Amino acid sequence: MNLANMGHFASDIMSFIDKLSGYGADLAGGVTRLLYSPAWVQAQHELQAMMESSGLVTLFDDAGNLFGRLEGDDPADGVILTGSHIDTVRCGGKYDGAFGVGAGLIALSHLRAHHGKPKRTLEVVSFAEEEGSRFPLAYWGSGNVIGHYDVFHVPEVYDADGIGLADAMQAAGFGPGKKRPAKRTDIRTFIELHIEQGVILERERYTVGIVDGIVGQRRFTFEVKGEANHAGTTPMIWRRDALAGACEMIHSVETLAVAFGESTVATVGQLELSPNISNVIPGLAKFTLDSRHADKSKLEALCEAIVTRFQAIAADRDLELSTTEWMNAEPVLMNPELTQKLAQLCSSKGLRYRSLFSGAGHDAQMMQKVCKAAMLFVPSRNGVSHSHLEYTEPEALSAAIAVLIELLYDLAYR
Ligand SMILES: NC(=O)NC(NC(N)=O)C(=O)[O-]
Ligand SMILES: [Zn+2]
Ligand SMILES: [Zn+2]
Repeated sequence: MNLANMGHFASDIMSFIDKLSGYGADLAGGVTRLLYSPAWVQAQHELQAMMESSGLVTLFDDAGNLFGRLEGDDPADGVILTGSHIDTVRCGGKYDGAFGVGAGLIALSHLRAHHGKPKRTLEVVSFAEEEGSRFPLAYWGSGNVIGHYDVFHVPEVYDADGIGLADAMQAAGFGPGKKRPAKRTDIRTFIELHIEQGVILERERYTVGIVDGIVGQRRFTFEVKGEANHAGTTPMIWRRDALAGACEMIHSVETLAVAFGESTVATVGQLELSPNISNVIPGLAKFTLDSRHADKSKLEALCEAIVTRFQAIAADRDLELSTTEWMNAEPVLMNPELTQKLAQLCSSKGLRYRSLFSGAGHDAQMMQKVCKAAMLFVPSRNGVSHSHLEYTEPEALSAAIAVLIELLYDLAYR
């Protein structure tokens, strides 16, 4: 394989992405495919059909992860896995997650067609959930595969409509004993292709990026309780305004994150008010915090500083503050042997590549706990992701797939 056929997979991947984006499509051109929603269920079944028509043996597990398998001569050797997730954020883009799943499918079907049965088993996975956007929990798909989560002990979490995770899972046709047990001990390698979701590769004109590591991430929900009361008759000094307190807290998040230095990010992305009426002082404000850093101790210090500040603000305004931390993912490094291999493949193909750290969370960070894991990024136009404006040039998608194919060939056929 050389530069001449690098564009080879462009039309395959574009038609895959177009097809999948039909499930959960919105009018703006984006996609909403929340875990276990009807659009998600349909998309997983469509994928199953695509995998089967590519000659792969398909399997769902109890959590709803979908695998397409190309068995090797010696199945006892373990599995080389590639893929990503198909859930999206609300009003997300067509490429986040979908690209990695499509790339894996195209790679396996190419390898099968051109090289036949591998020595070692190859699988492509469409993980059930990565985003943490329906329920306050993330990596439910890969988390079940590595045994971090378990469908027999589903966390008691609820979506915005009050539906529990266990009920949503059952309604979608999954759950304990419904399919194959989710936990795997036979996966040796995981390779994930993904859009960068940032501006580095595009600004510096690289075709692909090799991921060195992934930032740590902690997410919280805070509830600020004051007193709902009449907006016209309650003097300013006697109010316990939950929103006014929350605003001060949210502003302090920005100030503290900036003070912690350039690679620190912290975001309040969700806010709910009660009673949320124009002439009533808010009695309750509930908001989330997403904080990230590549250095675990810096991330801890940041979160501690934020919570301490919140407590002081609450005390000052006579508000009650409750804190729930629902995600704590440590920063991780990708497997150096695989990143080196990827670098060699990229240079032998004459691709412009660089290594970089991921500011976004990925299934690869879960998988690296149980196997060798690596990631390859492609540029995101204007650095935009989690938006209907997400876009990557088909040539870059195709080049990354060509690299994936060579890596998988190396790992499974030699
Ligand atoms: N690649 C992602 O968009 N991941 C997102 N989701 C998780 N779970 O990290 C995120 O917020 O970074
Ligand atoms: Zn993603
Ligand atoms: Zn995402």
